[in-house]
Amino acid sequence: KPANYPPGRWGLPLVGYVPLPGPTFEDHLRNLYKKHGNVYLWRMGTQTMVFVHDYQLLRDAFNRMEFTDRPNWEMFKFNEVAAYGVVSSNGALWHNNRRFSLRQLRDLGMGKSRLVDAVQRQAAWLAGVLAKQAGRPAPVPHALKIAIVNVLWQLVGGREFDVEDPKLKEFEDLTKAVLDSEASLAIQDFLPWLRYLMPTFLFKRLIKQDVLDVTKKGFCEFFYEEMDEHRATLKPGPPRDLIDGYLMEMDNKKDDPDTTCSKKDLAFLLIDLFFAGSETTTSTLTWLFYYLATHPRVQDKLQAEIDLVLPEGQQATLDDKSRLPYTEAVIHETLRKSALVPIGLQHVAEKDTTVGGHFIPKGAVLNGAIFTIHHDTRYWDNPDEFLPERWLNDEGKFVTKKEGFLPFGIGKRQCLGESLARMELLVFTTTLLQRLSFASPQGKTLNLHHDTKNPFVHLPLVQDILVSVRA
Ligand code: HEM
Repeated sequence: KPANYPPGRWGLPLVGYVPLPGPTFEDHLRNLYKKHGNVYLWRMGTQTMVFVHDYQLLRDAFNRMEFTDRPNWEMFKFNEVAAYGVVSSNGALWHNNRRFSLRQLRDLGMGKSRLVDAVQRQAAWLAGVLAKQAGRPAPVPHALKIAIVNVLWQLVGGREFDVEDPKLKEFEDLTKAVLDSEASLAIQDFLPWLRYLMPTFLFKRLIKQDVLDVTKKGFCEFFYEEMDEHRATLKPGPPRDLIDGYLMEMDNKKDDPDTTCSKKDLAFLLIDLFFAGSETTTSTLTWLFYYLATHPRVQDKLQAEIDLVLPEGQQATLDDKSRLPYTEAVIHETLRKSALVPIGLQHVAEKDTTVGGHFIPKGAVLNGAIFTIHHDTRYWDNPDEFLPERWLNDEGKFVTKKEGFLPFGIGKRQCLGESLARMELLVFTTTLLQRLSFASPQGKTLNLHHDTKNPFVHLPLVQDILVSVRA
């Protein structure tokens, strides 16, 4: 390891440091922090991964232009020459798409909008589905994912699918196939030399290139069809949804030589919004159900507040937030404890620079140790406990605690769907808890460990939960 690099694990050439099986990924990060402090390095394959384990240092770094780009990884580019869309793109394309998406989310989600209506409608529908499984231990139904996907469909395409619609099934199959093959692309990014050791056809099979090419094409065609339908019914005036907005922007800029708009870019932007916005919100809600099921007193208190503020089945809007401090506390505590995206998304150092006095070489990949920060006694008392009260002051008012809390990341690439996610969490939590309660099946305790198969997203384990309809 070059002497001026941050301390940490360098390991062997080409393969980097391969940990022994046993400790979880987070245990490794905690041990590295204990040994080396706030900034440490872990070489994975050929990638120099640097972890920042301090809230202030991370905020300062991720607010700097030199850490704004994503790494030039195939996994992020979907094997394109350069990434489209917003999650993985860089430069002007990223900047334009981020600004555009934030504006659309603001305009389409403001006040009593179609988007808020859709969230309320989907939450009410889900409550009905859950009520049907009352009294019978069963996993959280797939309907939760459908409800969240439908909210995104309302945002981007101004429509929601019926649960039986074959198009929904086609869409879900494509999503799953892209996710599966995308993970295999990581092999190229971390062990790129493998391609020189094996015949090309074998390497392509290893990285599932053919599967990715087919599903990518399928996905783009699915969205091209949607774009054509929008184009055929596009009218002047305010856009109906995000696709309309993009098509209008494309028309406005058609003579601009610097335009970054294209149909292909819009297709990838849509893929990004569905990927970034569905599993995250679905899993956060699942964690919330699990925490409530294991903390009945918290659930009682939450329901008492909801009943008082939203009587007779009235559904919440963002305007009710200030009158629901305990609900806010439960949602924040769920986001803190679950730390769903435990090391966030990766940022690359555009040039040689420093973080917290440590030299960071150009090309190093910076990660925020979100999970470990969320469970660090420097920021939280009894961090492993689920304690919504930590978010309330002596008068029972909700207090936003910023230091040590970053479930949506931080800085220039902070989650752009945060406002939508927060609105969904509020409306789904209140609508469901108004009607239903969650509990562990009799004689069982829910397992609150995450599924360790995926170290990059802390998915809750699939297990039975008991739903009951409130009297
Ligand atoms: C509870 C739900 C959610 C969580 C915990 C979450 C978390 C995150 C995190 C940690 C990042 C990485 C930030 C970084 O690069 O440093 C991110 C990025 C992103 N999220 Fe979310 N997210 C959630 C919901 C959503 C929703 C609903 C949408 C879409 C409507 C969305 C769209 C995005 C996009 C597009 C990015 C990339 C931003 C960029 O690269 O500029 N997220 N999110």
